[in-house]
Amino acid sequence: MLCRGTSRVNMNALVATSRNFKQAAKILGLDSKLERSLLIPFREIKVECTIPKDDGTLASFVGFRVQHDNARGPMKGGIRYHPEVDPDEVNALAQLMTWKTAVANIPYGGAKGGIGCAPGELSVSELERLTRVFTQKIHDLIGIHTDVPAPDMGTNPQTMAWILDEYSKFHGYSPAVVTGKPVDLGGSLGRDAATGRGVLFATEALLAEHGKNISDQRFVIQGFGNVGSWAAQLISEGGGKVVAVSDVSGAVKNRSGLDIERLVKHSIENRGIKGFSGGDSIDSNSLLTEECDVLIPAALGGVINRENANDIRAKYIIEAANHPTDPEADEVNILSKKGVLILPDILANSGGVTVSYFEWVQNIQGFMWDEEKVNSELKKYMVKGFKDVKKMCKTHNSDLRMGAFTLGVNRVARATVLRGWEA
Ligand SMILES: NC(=O)C1=CN([C@@H]2O[C@H](COP(=O)(O)OP(=O)(O)OC[C@H]3O[C@@H](n4cnc5c(N)ncnc54)[C@H](OP(=O)(O)O)[C@@H]3O)[C@@H](O)[C@H]2O)C=CC1
Ligand SMILES: O=C(O)CCC(=O)C(=O)O
Repeated sequence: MLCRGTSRVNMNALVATSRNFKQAAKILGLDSKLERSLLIPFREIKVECTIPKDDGTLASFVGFRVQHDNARGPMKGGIRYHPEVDPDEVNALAQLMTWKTAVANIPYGGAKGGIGCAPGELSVSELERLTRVFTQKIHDLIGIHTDVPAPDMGTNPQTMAWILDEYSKFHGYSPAVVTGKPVDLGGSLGRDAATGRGVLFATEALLAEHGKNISDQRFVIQGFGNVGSWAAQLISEGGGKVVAVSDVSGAVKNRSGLDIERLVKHSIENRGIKGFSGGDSIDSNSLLTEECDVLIPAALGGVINRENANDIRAKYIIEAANHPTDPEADEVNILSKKGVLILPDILANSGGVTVSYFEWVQNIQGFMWDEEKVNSELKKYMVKGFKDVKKMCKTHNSDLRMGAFTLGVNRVARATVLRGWEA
């Protein structure tokens, strides 16, 4: 059950996610048949993707798409390219998408995909061939009203453009089949920053409850990709002090606050934050236990676990990544005893899929919103999601994670029963 990475000791992602679901089902008093039907995925797809490498040799990769639930609408979720992609993890991430879209109250179910590969070690043309082969294998199973992919770790708008183009060869031009596309192909203004912006709005809502503001807090952020770098930029623009950041290349710290604009520029030019002169280089493994007010994990799952939970010095953890906190860190009360408040992933990072929904709506309407509308609608959804979760916490006397899980699971359970699928 335990996975050991370089510095991780954490539970299998599927066991961890299902455990949170089962706790929510118990609180809600769901009957066992309904509970079982909500837990088992609708469909699990595993495909082999063989491509010619640039040097003419063949390379094979395994790709997955798990379609978890469609009671509330088409299944929705990103596609991850990462060496650690495995079926249980994709399954867990798909399940999280089902609860997340329900917490956000957008008309979707949940799905997730992934290919076990190291995108940084493939050329752009190899990545394009891999994406096109993967799309050829799954094109019959995705679609505007069935399953709509989007970017996740290791993928980006260009990946979505290749999927859109390959899918369109089989089904005709269909921009709404993926979201997170380049704006030139019908992508939404504001989608690129949306997950980070949603993290900002959710953090503001939590801090406001405690009489605090972004501008009086010190932040530590793990991961400086799409989500982490946008969260850092927006927090910094809002007057917050980002005191430490990491990515795969290394970690950097400056107690007076990092110059995030310069760090973004450095990271683009140098393909990572390593070597940034505006702070001191620190050990990446110690980043999560740096002293700060708000810790934002924005990279991999399971990074806060029973080994390091005791050493966490933040007051708030905002889960920008999916399942960054292992249940053993959370449940054995290591963090709650220390008074650390955790804003769970299915609420904190729901800004990305919310703007994906706006993108899908714009594509279907054939009408483009301006960025101000996208951002103000996103704020409404994030604030409403936070209020709805708090209401569930009050009803069931639970923490924020169970507030979010009971909210999401209850909405999906209601849709399932209304459709007569519970038997
Ligand atoms: N993109 C989205 O819209 C959404 C993403 N998420 C979640 O947010 C997280 C980040 O996704 P996203 O930003 O899109 O992914 P990206 O691929 O854009 O960025 C991932 C970042 O994490 C870094 N990273 C990877 N491993 C480690 C590690 N061991 N220690 C420190 N940093 C590490 C990467 O470093 P490097 O670049 O050096 O490899 C990179 O900076 C994921 O958990 C994802 O599921 C959730 C909701 C929506
Ligand atoms: O934008 C989307 O559809 C999905 C984003 C995603 O994969 C996630 O929220 O984890």
